[in-house]
Amino acid sequence: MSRPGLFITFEGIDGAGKSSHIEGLAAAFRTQGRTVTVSREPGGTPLAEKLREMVLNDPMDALTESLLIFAARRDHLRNVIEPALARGEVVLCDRFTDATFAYQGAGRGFDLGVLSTLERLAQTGLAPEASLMREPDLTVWFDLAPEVAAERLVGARVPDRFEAQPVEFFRRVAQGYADRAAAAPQRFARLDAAQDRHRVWQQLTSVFVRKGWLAIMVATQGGPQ
Ligand SMILES: Nc1ncnc2c1ncn2[C@@H]1O[C@H](COP(=O)(O)OP(=O)(O)OP(=O)(O)O)[C@@H](O)[C@H]1O
Ligand SMILES: Cc1cn([C@H]2C[C@H](O)[C@@H](COP(=O)(O)O)O2)c(=O)[nH]c1=O
Repeated sequence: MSRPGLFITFEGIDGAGKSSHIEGLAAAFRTQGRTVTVSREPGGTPLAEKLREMVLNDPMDALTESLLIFAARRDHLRNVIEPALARGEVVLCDRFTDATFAYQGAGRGFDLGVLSTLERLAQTGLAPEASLMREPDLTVWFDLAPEVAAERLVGARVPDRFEAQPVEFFRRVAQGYADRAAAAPQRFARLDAAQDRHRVWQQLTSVFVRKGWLAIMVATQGGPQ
């Protein structure tokens, strides 16, 4: 019997620790016989990666930023996410639309109603059920205080347009994520990302074990050292 695809997204402010765990989770799914597509936003296709370079590096206003992000998202959905889900794969995506509401909406102060309209336009009509607006089956939210995230990122890499923002910007973004999680508690799983890597990994795998998506053994093995 074929298994349904799973669309799982990872969210949090810059430096919250998402990327440190996504490959480990992909390996855990593969060990249990699933085919996994790992991707990211903005990005995930040649066109969307070009748009990512612009969004992360070129000066622009919040509407332009939002339009480019949703254009990248539509291309990514059409060419990577929807085909993988149709094949029954697990799709692990580093950021998705919650990031747009958190960064462009809460962080930049851009109109949430316009973002909802763009969301519906960009994310509808791509799945076999044409009226479906694609949303994640689960969103893992790495919740971390902006001050701690900033400490983790010091010297880690050259900051892009977002990472160069002051801590007040990330306080608004963090509140944006909290608001999104409160509005869709059944979709969000919050992790305490302030804990050490091993404990974050344990929290992460526990979420998937509780859902019945991973067998219990992976909760005690693997993960970053
Ligand atoms: N639990 C942790 N405790 C301490 N440091 C951590 C932890 N998890 C990750 N880090 C470190 O924090 C930094 C940011 O981690 P990572 O790149 O995984 O975050 P991210 O959420 O993917 O960030 P971004 O979205 O900006 O790419 C890295 O230097 C990483 O080694
Ligand atoms: C999807 C998405 C992303 N962003 C921002 C958030 C990050 O600062 C960068 C992506 O960098 P990462 O190291 O890959 O996390 O882009 C955004 O502002 N809006 C979005 O929708």
